[in-house]
Amino acid sequence: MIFVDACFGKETPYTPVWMMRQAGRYLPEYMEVRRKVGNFLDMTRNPEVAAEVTLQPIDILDVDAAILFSDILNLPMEMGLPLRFEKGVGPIFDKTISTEEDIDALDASADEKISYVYEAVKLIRERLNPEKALIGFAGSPWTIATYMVEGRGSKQYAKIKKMVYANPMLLHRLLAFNTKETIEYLSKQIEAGANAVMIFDSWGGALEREKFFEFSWNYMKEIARTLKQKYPHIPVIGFSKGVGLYMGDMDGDFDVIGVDWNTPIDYALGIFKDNYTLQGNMDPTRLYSKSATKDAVEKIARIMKGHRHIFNLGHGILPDVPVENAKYFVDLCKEVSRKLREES
Ligand SMILES: Cc1c2[nH]c(c1CCC(=O)O)Cc1[nH]c(c(CCC(=O)O)c1C)Cc1[nH]c(c(CCC(=O)O)c1C)Cc1[nH]c(c(C)c1CCC(=O)O)C2
Repeated sequence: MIFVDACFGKETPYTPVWMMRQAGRYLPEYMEVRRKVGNFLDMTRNPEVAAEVTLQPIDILDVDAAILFSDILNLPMEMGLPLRFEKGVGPIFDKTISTEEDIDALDASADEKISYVYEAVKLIRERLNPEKALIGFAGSPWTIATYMVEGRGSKQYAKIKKMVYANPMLLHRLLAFNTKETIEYLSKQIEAGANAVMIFDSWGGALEREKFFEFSWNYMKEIARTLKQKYPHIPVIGFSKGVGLYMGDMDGDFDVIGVDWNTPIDYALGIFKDNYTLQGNMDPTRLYSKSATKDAVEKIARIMKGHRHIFNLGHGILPDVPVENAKYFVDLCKEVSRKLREES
């Protein structure tokens, strides 16, 4: 699999490409399934539907990897926090974590209750072209904790940051619980057939540097270390958003580091060299214009020429991007990187 080879820094005929949120609302085929099923969460809980939607961008865009269709919040939901999505707001947990007792009440069998995800992974791996990788994923312990404590997306993170400074031991307990569940969850995705796993730390950047390492990156490292010991042949991708300036201190048993669009990729390359494969990092809004897409793809390809790289966006694709432009991006990444290899 060219995607897995690139994760390990092996030579590939071109730079593989996929897009965060590639199975989503910009695809009319996705919207049709969502209309039929009724809502997003039910889609994630139905293995047949999750498999169908996961495979859509493979057929339509010919990306090099499929990413499991699910959400990072399914795991905390199965820990016993009912989840709903509200239009214009996003995810909401009506029950939140604020005390020891709340943590004690969390269900440690969440990694078993979520078996519909493993069923989906099996179905997808059966149906997916053997040359294409299937990426499993989870949220980082910190990022899922932000939702478990705040109850919803937040601008200030006032509740969880109050915990960081006023009750750090309580937060560490929650993070340790999330870490243990996440290791089990990702292990089971791997056992079911996932070829790589990614940890999404969307809100790592809400923390100042020392606190980012203490409350987020160290737990991600623990997950990577444990998984690499158990499954050395499975690449682990770490993606923290908004932490470009902390990169000099980021290490761990990852194979791939995701780079968000705020962090210039030449800056990330200067820090990580070829110790990791870098994944990213076109600004997703460039997909509104083909010429803006072309400029960025050519620039990123030139910077990463001869280095370990996987093309991706620097965050998820937006719902109103024309499918044609997404297809243009995917084709161009392959074409440009192939040509650059022939040049040298
Ligand atoms: C923070 C976060 C969430 N979910 C996720 C993150 C981390 C990555 C990031 O920073 O975006 C991760 C995620 N969410 C989804 C995937 C599936 C795989 C993929 O295609 O990338 C993945 C990997 C599907 C989804 N998750 C969600 C959708 C949209 C559901 C719909 O309306 O049909 C999809 C396809 C819903 C979701 N889920 C979440 C939010 C805030 C929202 C609402 C915002 C939005 O609507 O885009 C939580």
